[in-house]
Amino acid sequence: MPSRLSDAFKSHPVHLHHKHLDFDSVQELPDSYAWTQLDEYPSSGDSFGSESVPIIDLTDPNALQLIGHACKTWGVFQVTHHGISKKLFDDMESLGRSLFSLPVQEKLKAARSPEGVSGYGLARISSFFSKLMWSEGFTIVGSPQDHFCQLWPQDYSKFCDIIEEYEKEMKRLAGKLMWLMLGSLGISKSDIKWAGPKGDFKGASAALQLNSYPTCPDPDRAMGLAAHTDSTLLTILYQNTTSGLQVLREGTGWVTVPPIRGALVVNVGDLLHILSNGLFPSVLHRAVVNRNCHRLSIAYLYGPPANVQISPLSRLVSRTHPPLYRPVTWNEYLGTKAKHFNKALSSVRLFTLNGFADVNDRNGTKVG
Ligand SMILES: C=C1C[C@]23C[C@@]1(O)CC[C@H]2[C@@]12CCC[C@@](C)(C(=O)O1)[C@H]2[C@@H]3C(=O)O
Ligand SMILES: O=C(O)CCC(=O)C(=O)O
Ligand SMILES: [Fe+2]
Repeated sequence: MPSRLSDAFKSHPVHLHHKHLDFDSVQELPDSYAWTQLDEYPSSGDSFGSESVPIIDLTDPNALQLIGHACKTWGVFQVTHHGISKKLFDDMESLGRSLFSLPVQEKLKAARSPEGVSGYGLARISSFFSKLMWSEGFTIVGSPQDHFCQLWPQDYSKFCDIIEEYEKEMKRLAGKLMWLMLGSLGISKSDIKWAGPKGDFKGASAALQLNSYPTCPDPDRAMGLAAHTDSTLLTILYQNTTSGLQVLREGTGWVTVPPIRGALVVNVGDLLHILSNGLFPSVLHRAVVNRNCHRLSIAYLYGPPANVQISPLSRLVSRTHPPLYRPVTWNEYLGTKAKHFNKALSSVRLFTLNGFADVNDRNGTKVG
């Protein structure tokens, strides 16, 4: 049994045909990037109307109730007044810019290996699609030092410090959000042993994912990051001022999550969906691209200690609400996701309702 998150893909290597494009040199969308099935659901565009993702001020005395409602109805919300400085986001943005603007050959010195988690490469889910995504990514689990030494032999230590600081702040915020989300369901510190004696989730695991979406000559036919749910408890996403993130809202279609200065997007992941015994949906989301503005996003993918069994919380299980999922560790689940992608959640489900096991089953795996 792999015991660290960095070992999660050892038994499920992902062989991505290493087709790395120099995006800046392309005038026309290559056929290998032209998606044919993009309009299955309508897009509601930039919405600040009734169908918009909730925005919650973390200092609001009603934050717990507001977060609980957002998690039940949307599975995603934006959070303001979270206490993280603008300077840290600026530092992360310049790190991201500095990384993705390196020549392809330089970036490939820090390429992710098929069995590995960390490094530069195409989105891990690319192997499920016949078309390529208009994006590149860099994943960090544990120390980025070895990869950063390859990329910036002179400047690596200042970039390592920025990552360390960002991860520290994200971990603190993720712990706080966890208790607000779970608190809204009546769950308290004594209900989750793996949160540790102080309830600070000290042993939690996490990955940091930097996503870059270059400007695209034909954005209506391209896909930045295909529709997926995250395999996490929760994900905290920073996006620069360029929009692109969309969430699927039942009955409405794709809803854009507009970038709001200083706000972070928080979404429920598959493991929190399991823990909440289905009360919180893990939201299906994707990133679209545009013609004029480069987009950068930074996802903090937060989960339990890699080998802790996650199952519906006993307080949320009763005769009328039987456990919907079997126990699964994060490492095991990541392996399942690497194998089954959007069918991973239903593969750990104990029984089905209404003929559908999970929201993803309606979406299936697309070929592009
Ligand atoms: C811990 C992880 C979750 C993730 C796979 C990873 O090992 C690190 C990258 C994460 C990410 C980010 C983009 C979308 C996603 C589906 C992918 O391909 O890589 C997620 C993975 C996930 O949540 O399953
Ligand atoms: O770039 C975005 O807005 C989405 C990124 C994302 O979904 C992820 O990294 O898991
Ligand atoms: Fe995601």
